[in-house]
Amino acid sequence: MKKVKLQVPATVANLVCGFDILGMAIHEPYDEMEIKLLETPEIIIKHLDNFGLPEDPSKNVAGVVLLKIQEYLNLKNGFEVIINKKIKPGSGLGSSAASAAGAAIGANALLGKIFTEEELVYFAMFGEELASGVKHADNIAPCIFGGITLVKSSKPVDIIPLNAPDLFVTAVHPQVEVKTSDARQILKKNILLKDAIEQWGNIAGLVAGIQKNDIALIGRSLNDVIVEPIRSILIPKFNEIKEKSLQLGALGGGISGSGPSIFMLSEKQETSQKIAEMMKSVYDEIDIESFVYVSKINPSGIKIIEN
Ligand SMILES: Nc1ncnc2c1ncn2[C@@H]1O[C@H](COP(=O)(O)OP(=O)(O)O)[C@@H](O)[C@H]1O
Ligand SMILES: N[C@@H](CCOP(=O)(O)O)C(=O)O
Repeated sequence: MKKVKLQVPATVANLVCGFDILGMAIHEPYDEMEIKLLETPEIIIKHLDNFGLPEDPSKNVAGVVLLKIQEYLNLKNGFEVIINKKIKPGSGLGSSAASAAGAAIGANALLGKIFTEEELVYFAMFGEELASGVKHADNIAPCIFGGITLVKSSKPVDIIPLNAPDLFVTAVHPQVEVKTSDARQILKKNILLKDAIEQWGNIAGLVAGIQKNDIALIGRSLNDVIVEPIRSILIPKFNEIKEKSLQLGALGGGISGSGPSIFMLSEKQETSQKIAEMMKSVYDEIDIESFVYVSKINPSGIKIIEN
């Protein structure tokens, strides 16, 4: 029986100012997935983790992606997927995207690499639609392409892989619930032109900074005048953590995806480590359990570890 094993990384979507269009893969945490090609057409999903995620393929993001691929190819084969999830669902660290992108990459490897990376993004977006109600590709694209990606368009899928600067990423996941679907619904449907102009400047500055490896430009472009002011209200201690991180030497950062995780970029591991300790102690003080990750930008995305 043909099977593949994958390590599927967490991703930080939006990168502060690039709502729905920018995202980056990080090394830690990552999910483990094993996908087998079956002779019979059923899709079987099994979770080794204890997050209580649905194993009905039409309710699990990995299952939905495989059903779409099966339907598109009129495939007589099915798939068995075993997921050991380490990226906590609802964290803002791309948990749903990891399972969706992993399913797409795994199926493609088992079927003889018949799809392009952009086609895999297209299929994986059906998983994001199940998780959040919207086919956003900003987590899936970096998971599949690696590093930092720009979603030039999601219909048709047009992904621009950017450089992956050698930076440290600190992320904290406080144990408060923020569902991506809810965090999208609270956003304003219309924005002021003056805010759009400021945001365009930040996005363009960030992309230029990433491509030129201009660390100072990256730092001063990590500002969001549209989404962060609204969503940050859902995250306890957001402003305090951001201020203290900058004082400790972070280049900048903000909400990871739709939250509640917060991420910060730093040039030095020592800075990243100090920020991690500060983040933990801020949440300890108010008795909110938190998980902290010190990681780096992951230039390669999903890793196939056994074929
Ligand atoms: N394989 C899966 N992995 C993660 N979440 C899944 C999976 N299948 C279905 N879901 C659903 O997706 C939602 C989590 O997605 P989301 O809120 O976007 O969190 P995250 O920010 O971690 O991606 C939950 O409602 C969860 O039940
Ligand atoms: N652009 C999306 C990203 C959601 O990321 P997630 O990790 O929270 O699923 C949004 O901001 O809604």
